[in-house]
Amino acid sequence: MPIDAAKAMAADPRTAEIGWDHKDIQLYHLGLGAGIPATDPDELRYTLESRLHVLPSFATVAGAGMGVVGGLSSPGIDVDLAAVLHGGQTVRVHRPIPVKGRAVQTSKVAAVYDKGKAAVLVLRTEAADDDGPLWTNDARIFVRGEGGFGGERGPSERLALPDRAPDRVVERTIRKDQALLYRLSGDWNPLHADPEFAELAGFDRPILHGLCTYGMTLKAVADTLLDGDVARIGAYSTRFAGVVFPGETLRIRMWAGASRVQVAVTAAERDDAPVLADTLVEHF
Ligand SMILES: CCCCCCC[C@@H](O)CC(=O)SCCNC(=O)CCNC(=O)[C@H](O)C(C)(C)COP(=O)(O)OP(=O)(O)OC[C@H]1O[C@@H](n2cnc3c(N)ncnc32)[C@H](O)[C@@H]1OP(=O)(O)O
Repeated sequence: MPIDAAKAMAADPRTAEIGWDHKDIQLYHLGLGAGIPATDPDELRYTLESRLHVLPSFATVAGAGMGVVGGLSSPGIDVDLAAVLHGGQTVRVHRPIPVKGRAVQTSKVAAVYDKGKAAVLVLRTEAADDDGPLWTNDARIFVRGEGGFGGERGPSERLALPDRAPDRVVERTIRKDQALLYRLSGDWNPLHADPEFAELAGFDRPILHGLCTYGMTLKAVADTLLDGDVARIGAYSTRFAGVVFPGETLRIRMWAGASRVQVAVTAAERDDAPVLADTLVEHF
């Protein structure tokens, strides 16, 4: 059986020592389209080592040695990569991520849900260094065709959008080669680069990494509503509601609250087809 929920959740957590420095941060930020225009002081905080600040979503790729896709290989889980889509992501940072660091990262399957036509795996990753906890991540992985094993259906809440016009709307163009750059931060899934694999997965061309859209959107929120002060971000959660193709434009709508920003992202050229839903940035 490809998914054995009890075995997956009973498995010992996987632990790895991870490390990163300014080059990993810069590469990650460039993969999100940072640095345009290259000399803009507001962009230099993402690109220049002497001024570097770390977007909290870096927590999703830190220690890429563990492999984002490798996170799927756990006892009780044997799924076809072509059936896998990233369903949702939450990152909670317990303090700002340092530009250079070492940490112990622990990952486990926290839940397995049976959605009938699909299974949803929740992979939880926690990282800590000598000063204590750094971040807690939940990746929700949607595995098409793997439901029906008799498990719990799990949550299905949706976050309704505020009943008013957004406070800010910005657009971000995705470079045609953006997935090729983004994957160098550690998610080597061929779905984002190899046309033949993309076709096998049911798409007529490679799609963008969900976590690339996720990081681009967080950067847009930080730059638009938080004065670019990424240290003010405490948590960030989304559901990947629809695919995005490199070369498209993200339309990012933001509703500001006292300590949170609600966000909705659509693909501008495809009649605002939903891309990110149930999206919340919690901040100080
Ligand atoms: C360690 C980290 C490992 C990371 C591994 C990932 C590797 C990456 O390289 C892979 C990627 O980046 S893939 C790119 C990003 N993801 C996407 O583009 C997916 C976009 N979303 C879709 O296509 C559909 O929403 C789709 C297909 C997801 C769902 O659409 P439908 O089939 O129409 O579903 P629907 O009928 O609306 O709902 C059925 C039940 O499933 C639940 N559900 C829906 N969308 C979900 C989602 N995104 N995440 C989790 N659960 C979801 C629904 O709630 C419903 O269940 P219930 O009836 O109980 O409410």
